[in-house]
Amino acid sequence: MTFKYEEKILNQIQDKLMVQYEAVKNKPIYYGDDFNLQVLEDNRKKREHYLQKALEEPYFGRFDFQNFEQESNKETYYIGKQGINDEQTGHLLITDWRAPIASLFYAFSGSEEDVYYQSPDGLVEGEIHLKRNLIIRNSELTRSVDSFVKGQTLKSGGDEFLLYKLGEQKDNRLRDIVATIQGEQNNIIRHPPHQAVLIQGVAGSGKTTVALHRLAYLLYEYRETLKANRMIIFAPNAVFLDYISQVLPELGVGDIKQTTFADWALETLQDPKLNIIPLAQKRKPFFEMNEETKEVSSFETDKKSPHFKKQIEDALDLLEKRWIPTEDFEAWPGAVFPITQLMYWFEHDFQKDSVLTKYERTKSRLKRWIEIEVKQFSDKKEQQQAKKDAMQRLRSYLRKWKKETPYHLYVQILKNLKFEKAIPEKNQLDIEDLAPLIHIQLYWYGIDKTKKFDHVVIDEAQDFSYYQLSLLKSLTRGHSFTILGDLAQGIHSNEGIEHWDEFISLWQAHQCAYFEITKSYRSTYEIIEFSNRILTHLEKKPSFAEPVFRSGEPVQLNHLKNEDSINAIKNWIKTMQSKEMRTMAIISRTQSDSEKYYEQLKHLFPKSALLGTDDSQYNGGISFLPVYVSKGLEFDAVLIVDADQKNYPLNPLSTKLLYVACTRALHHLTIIHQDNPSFILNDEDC
Ligand SMILES: Nc1ncnc2c1ncn2[C@@H]1O[C@H](COP(=O)(O)OP(=O)(O)OP(=O)(O)O)[C@@H](O)[C@H]1O
Repeated sequence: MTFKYEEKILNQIQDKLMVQYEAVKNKPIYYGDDFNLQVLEDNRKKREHYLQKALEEPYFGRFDFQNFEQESNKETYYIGKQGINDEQTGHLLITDWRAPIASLFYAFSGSEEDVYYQSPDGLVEGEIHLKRNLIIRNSELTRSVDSFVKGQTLKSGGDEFLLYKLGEQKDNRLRDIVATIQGEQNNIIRHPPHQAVLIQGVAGSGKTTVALHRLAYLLYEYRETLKANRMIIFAPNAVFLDYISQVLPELGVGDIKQTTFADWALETLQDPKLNIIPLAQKRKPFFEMNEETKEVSSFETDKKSPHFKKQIEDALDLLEKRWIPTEDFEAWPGAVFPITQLMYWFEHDFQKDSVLTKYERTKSRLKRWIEIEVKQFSDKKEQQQAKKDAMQRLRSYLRKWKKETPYHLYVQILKNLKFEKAIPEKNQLDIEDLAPLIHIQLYWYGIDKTKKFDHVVIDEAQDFSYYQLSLLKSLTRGHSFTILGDLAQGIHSNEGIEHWDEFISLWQAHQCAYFEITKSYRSTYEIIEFSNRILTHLEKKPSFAEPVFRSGEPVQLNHLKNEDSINAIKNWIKTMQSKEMRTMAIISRTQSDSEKYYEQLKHLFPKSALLGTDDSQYNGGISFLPVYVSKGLEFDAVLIVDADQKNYPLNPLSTKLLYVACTRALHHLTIIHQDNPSFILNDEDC
């Protein structure tokens, strides 16, 4: 009955959408040069595109709401990715998921009696009568699930639809979750942009997904002030960027730059001579060695610290003082511009300017002063000669004020600080050199204020440093950040932070909001429980993930005894293929192990791929990859190979690596070992 009714409504809405679509499609296309008409044509194309999308999947949910202030009966709202009005009546046909009233759909858990939302005219109170999820595929209604009906107790407790969605197999891209955003996620997505939002979330809690939905929300709700082309997303590597690349277009958002800190920094420095040591090359030795033998240069650690930032700042200040003139400027005998006046400009008029701007402003003011001074000569020729001589003197007066590249200034500063060992060799930079270089660039050359970011997202922020973040803060309007990560996955701890306070300290209490999410949506109950037990081996216990109750197969921990690994991997892939798993990962401890297994098995599975830090694409299917590359990704089924004690000795790095590896699995997790399994894999109850 319900299904039939919803099918009827769908047909009615689709008929109306079709009329709008045909009208837009049949408008003559504009090919001319007139800018205003080109903008109109652009808008027409966009509208045609989203009406076409809306015809395929106009909405995904419905709720019935009784507004206490209105006498009329309850109203029905259908929620979709784009809001669409009925052109004949002017009434809302489909409510945009980002609209204030749509927040009722997400925030309502079924237990509240009265609900409210913040409308532009103030708080609106009322009650929900019905909350329904609908799946429409290729314009056909395929599923209708009620998670709340007033006066009825539902057998599923309201979670049926979420569990159905989580149980689906995934392809090679992260997807939008507009149909099933949960209450706590909704709060983060809709948090106003005047505060920096920091999110500590367990593996699989939807941090990345939430951050991307937040961008779509901010662009909708604050469209007058925030622009997509002034937003930026920082993610750890190109594979990850490729993996998340579909979510924003699915949400109808384009134009947001998505990059890594290293790529952005190199682009900003605009020095073609500079190169960065590839992350794979840099991180490989770190991950391929045991922690005991690993040596992290003290300079690497220093270069990301607040202390190093202060040293660079003081050094820049000193260089500036040394290079700016300290004597009066004499244009010709008797025409003296006093240094005291110049110092006054520096301390007052130019105080907030970069060194280069100070130079340019000093030069142009002194030129103007010369223009005035030469007027004391009545003879034109004398005037011209005096001006020529004065300009010559001005050039040599300002010569000390060097126009060096940030790299040369950096080398100079490191020398002055007696950190010769920390000087990057021949323009070959480490990731830690980028923050000081950007710092120098900003101090010396400044930034065009119109290029400041409207909003910055930092994913896997536990691997970011205080220094990097503090620089981005100076490049961002207000405090408009979304910073997300998980300290338990901080496997690059030599690059990142140990505690969120390191970032929070950058803001005053009222300028930032901190959220913790512990519910995990990615994996089955069994995988989450297993992964949580791994974390008990950390001295500083993090928050454990709370599973959404989606049960699956037990985690397999297999001792190979007489079977070799190659055979075991082959059999595992075949079994998973028979279970119709679409994405599979064979995760090893090191890149060379992944290469070894891939090389021996690729003839059997020609569509499989080897993934490394410097790869830029993830195509789904079967992937062979080292654990540190798997961070941020997810797979239907995961096989962790060589989980032996010697590969994962009991220490924080191995614990976090195994935690990351296990939490990549959505539905199925198998772990194999040849000799003694790692102590970290507490196999009780599995
Ligand atoms: N409300 C939700 N409804 C449906 N799926 C969800 C929801 N929240 C998260 N997910 C799913 O959970 C998985 C994990 O999401 P995501 O990758 O954003 O988490 P994460 O916290 O960034 O993970 P990690 O830190 O482990 O990389 C994804 O498949 C995502 O689609």
